[in-house]
Amino acid sequence: MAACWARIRGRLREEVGEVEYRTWLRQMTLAGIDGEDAVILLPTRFLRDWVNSHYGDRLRALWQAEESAVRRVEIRVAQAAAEPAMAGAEPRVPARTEPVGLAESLAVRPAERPAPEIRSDWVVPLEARFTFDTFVVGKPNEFAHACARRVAEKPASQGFNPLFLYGGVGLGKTHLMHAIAWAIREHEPVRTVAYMSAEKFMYRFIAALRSQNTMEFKETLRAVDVLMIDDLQFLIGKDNTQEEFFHTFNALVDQGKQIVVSADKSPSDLSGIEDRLRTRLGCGMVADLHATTYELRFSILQAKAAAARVEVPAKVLELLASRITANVRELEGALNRLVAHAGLFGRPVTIDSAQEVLHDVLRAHERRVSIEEIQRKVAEHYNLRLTDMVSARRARNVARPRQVAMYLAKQLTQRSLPEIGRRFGNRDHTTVMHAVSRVSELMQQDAGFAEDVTLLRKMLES
Ligand SMILES: Nc1ncnc2c1ncn2[C@@H]1O[C@H](COP(=O)(O)OP(=O)(O)OP(=O)(O)O)[C@@H](O)[C@H]1O
Repeated sequence: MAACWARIRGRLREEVGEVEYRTWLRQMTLAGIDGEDAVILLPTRFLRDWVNSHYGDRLRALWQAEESAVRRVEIRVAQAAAEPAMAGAEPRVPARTEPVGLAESLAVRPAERPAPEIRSDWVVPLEARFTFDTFVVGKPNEFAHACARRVAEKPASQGFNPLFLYGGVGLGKTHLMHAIAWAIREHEPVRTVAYMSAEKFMYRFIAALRSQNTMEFKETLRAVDVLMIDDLQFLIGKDNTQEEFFHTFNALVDQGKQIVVSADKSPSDLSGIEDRLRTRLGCGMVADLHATTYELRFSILQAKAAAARVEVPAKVLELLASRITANVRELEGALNRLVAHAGLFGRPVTIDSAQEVLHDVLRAHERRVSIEEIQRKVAEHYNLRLTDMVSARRARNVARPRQVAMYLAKQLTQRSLPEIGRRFGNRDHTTVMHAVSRVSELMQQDAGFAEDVTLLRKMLES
């Protein structure tokens, strides 16, 4: 029956399209077959009425095509899982609420006692944007991405259980976890996937302790097929919750269920997490999301601008990618501001508007490059000695790179012209002024030279 239901949902999804499906139909669960009726549950009356009037006939036709014994489709409102029905007065059709943010469980549970379902308030809704399609892959995240794909395709496969994703703030851990959940939901809707933050796990556990209902807590979590816990570092120092998580973890892995965990550090660096749990966490696949590179940041911005259908000049993307380096979330926020501003005033995004709209962000991310750093990089690039930057030599092959270094010092530091002059072998400020205008001129005239200077600038800024 579960397979029929999966096919019916798949057909409907194809017919109505993703947006419509997610809006109205995603929360349907099959309660069971009652005589000639297929009984479907939805969490609210509103949804029930809507689905009934808009898709009722189609659901019936699809059911009949799959299973001729089914004559009717009855759509009911699910009871809350904690209501008396769960406690004992067992209904013919087990009642449940739809787990928001979970792969819909299709399981028509064995007769005696329905396994507890995860309630919607236990989990965090999945973010629609966080799919594999929208995740931009580059060197720093390709391994983590490949592992996530692998787990999504074959949950609980040897060597990938648990999957431990770690990395700094805003580098895509949550995005990858949600992507795994969406992919499993899509391809294997019979599996239940529970995604929650470690914080939520703890609060649920405390609530269970308080209401003396830890049994339900344990049973519920142990009935899922894939358990994902985000930001595990939250459990540092919370020994009782760690202990509970340790037992849940073992029970699930023993049953061949998949665990995915994220944290800001690797298992071995998570001090404050009990040794035995750290050991368990590290014994599957550990994948690191490294800090982004300029190229990855640029590609992410390009993809996000395309998704927003807004034309953003490459120069603006370059500016953002070179300035906002630590965190993709901030990078995204800056782009969103630009896009919103452009939309609001009906003006195109330009380098000037970007500098104006984002002046606070750009100032905050001004990278403090030292003059010495500039001199070293430029000398290295043109194969000179560092001392050539401050020497009196006037040969073109030395003087031109020195001018480039002065130009970059003017662009990338807050130093005054006299100060820059002093740092370049006690030269006069007019020499620096001349260098700045000469380099700007040459950049206009010679594309190769301009490329060189731009590259140096990027290297210094990233
Ligand atoms: N490679 C990527 N491609 C596209 N978007 C990305 C990528 N990496 C991160 N993002 C985006 O950056 C934002 C932050 O990502 P996410 O929330 O997954 O970070 P996180 O590592 O879980 O952060 P935290 O440590 O704060 O929990 C999200 O909007 C996400 O879509």
